[in-house]
Amino acid sequence: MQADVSTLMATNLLASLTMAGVMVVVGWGMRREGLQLWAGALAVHAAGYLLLALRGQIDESLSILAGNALLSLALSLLLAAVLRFYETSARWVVLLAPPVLLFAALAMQLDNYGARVAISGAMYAAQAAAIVMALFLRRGETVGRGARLVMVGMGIEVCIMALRAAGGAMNTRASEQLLQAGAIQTATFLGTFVMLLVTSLGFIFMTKERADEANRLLAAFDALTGVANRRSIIAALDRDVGRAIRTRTPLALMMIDLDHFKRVNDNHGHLAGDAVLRSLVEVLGQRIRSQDIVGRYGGEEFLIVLPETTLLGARRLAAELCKAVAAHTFVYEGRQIALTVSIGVFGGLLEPGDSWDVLIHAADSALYDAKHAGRNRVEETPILPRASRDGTHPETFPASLS
Ligand SMILES: Nc1nc2c(ncn2[C@@H]2O[C@H](COP(=O)(O)OP(=O)(O)OP(=O)(O)O)[C@@H](O)[C@H]2O)c(=O)[nH]1
Repeated sequence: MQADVSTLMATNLLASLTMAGVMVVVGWGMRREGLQLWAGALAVHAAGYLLLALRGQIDESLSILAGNALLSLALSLLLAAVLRFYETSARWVVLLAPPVLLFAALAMQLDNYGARVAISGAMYAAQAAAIVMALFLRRGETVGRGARLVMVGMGIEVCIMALRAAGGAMNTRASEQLLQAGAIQTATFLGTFVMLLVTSLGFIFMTKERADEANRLLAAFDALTGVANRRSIIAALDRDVGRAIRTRTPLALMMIDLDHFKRVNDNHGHLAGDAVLRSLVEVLGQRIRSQDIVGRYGGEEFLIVLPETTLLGARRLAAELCKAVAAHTFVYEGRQIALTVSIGVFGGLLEPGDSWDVLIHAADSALYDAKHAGRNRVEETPILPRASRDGTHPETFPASLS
């Protein structure tokens, strides 16, 4: 298939401008994501294509040198946009080197079409490969499919430009000119068209995935301490209650509350209180198993859900946590703050119909007992208060074989 080169170039020019417009709209107000840089790169790409498409109508050297240098600059700006996305600053010298070098190399080969194709193809392939590499090296930080799309799009560009460079180097069609139809020309411009769409949509997707991830974290985790927030710890408890009933395995729950925490705020300030809450979470996190979940239930109250744990096991762990917190010295701006926690524990086997709120109520009443018994201690609720199944009168059942 050999398509009309001028039409293909006009299509690519239009595609660049359209995607640039889309990026400006999508990236409005998102300055740190690199979308503006990407839009700028596409606009420069369109300008480069315009100069190339005007071959024969404007000064030939302007079309060749400035046109190719702008295409190279566009790839540099795309790399800068990717780096900006990852909050890495691009070295402008490195980014400007390819277009300047390309300009100089092409200037020396103005009369040799084959050499020019080889040089420009090799440069574009190397620049596109640098973008793939930048994304590949940061694949661990990338949340999803957007970066893969950009890599695929740029991979297409690498292949096509390497092919073009090889064709030019072999110089088999030395008499061919830019606007002359040919298989390599068709492949170049169609491939570039696909690259423009796939990479630009991929980059937009990258920013969307990042925003989605930030929203997911905000919705699921407590902003101050980083542990599960009230909503997600209750969801986790609800899920584990269902599993414990199905599998007939014990489940334990701890409600932890800092003692006299108000005094920390009153004596050292609210920021000191915040720092203490963050440190407390670290102290707790160091001692629980990976399947246990810590969540912030309210102000200075934390819940720990302990799947497959008996009351005895939970009580032992709670006593350890109590000791660990009492032994820990919380430090804020050089000031040492001593604190203790009270812990209410529930643990045991559940029965169909048991629900998360009943378990929280049980742990909470044990915590109440711990506070009233003098704080810095663990109390337990071995019995789960249950309404009778016909709803006529409340009764209690032993919940566990601890
Ligand atoms: N710094 C800080 N303080 C908080 C936060 N959430 C709740 N608090 C404070 O935690 C304190 C809780 O006080 P109280 O409910 O009286 O409990 P307490 O002083 O710990 O006393 P006991 O629980 O009875 O031992 C209040 O001063 C709240 O303002 C928070 O996110 N940061």
